Amino acid sequence: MHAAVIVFPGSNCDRDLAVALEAAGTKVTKVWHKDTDLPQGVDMIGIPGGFSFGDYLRCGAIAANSPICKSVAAHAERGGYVIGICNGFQVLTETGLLPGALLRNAGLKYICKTVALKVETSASPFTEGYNAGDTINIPIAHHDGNYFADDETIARLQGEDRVAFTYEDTPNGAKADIAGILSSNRRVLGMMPHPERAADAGHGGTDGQALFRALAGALAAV
Ligand SMILES: NC(=O)CC[C@H](N)C(=O)O
Repeated sequence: MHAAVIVFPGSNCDRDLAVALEAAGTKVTKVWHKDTDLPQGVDMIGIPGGFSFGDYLRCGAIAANSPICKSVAAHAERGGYVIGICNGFQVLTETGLLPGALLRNAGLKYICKTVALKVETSASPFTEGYNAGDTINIPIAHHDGNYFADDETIARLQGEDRVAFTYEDTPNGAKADIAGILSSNRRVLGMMPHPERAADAGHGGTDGQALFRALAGALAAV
């Protein structure tokens, strides 16, 4: 089990993501955005939260055009695992690896608090440690977390069981309360909340731990 965590100028959750993955038993190598190749033997890629390139242009838009993102796309196309958290989710929509866009929060404010999420599906390598219908408490910290896609795309995501998490009380205006979605092969997850900030008792909550453990289990089985 070997994960690459991509680091952009302005990433601020790369270490937290690496620590959460390592605690679940995954080897982690950090990879600078200017690199073009992933380390040998990487099974999964983590795109961390933060403020890549200062959120200029649109959150994640400049990062999505970094040299390493061609390798991220090739890895996903080969059926590799990818998790994008918060700014990482924004990067995944900007690269087109996940559908939709993250717009400015409905209230135009940066929101930093712990929110209740509903686990919509346990049928993915990221969510199989939960039961569908579970409520988990996970922190959010973003100003552009308002998920948007056209009605047809939302219906397709719902019809294909690709909504991973919804907000129980949507803080940002996200369409259909969507907090996280899966790719059609279920191996790419993008989510705005930060499970790596709820992965150790010292964080004040451990509801994110099951995600990293399930992922490590799925990688061990590859
Ligand atoms: N915590 C994050 O990754 C924040 C993402 C992005 N900078 C936003 O504020 O929306």
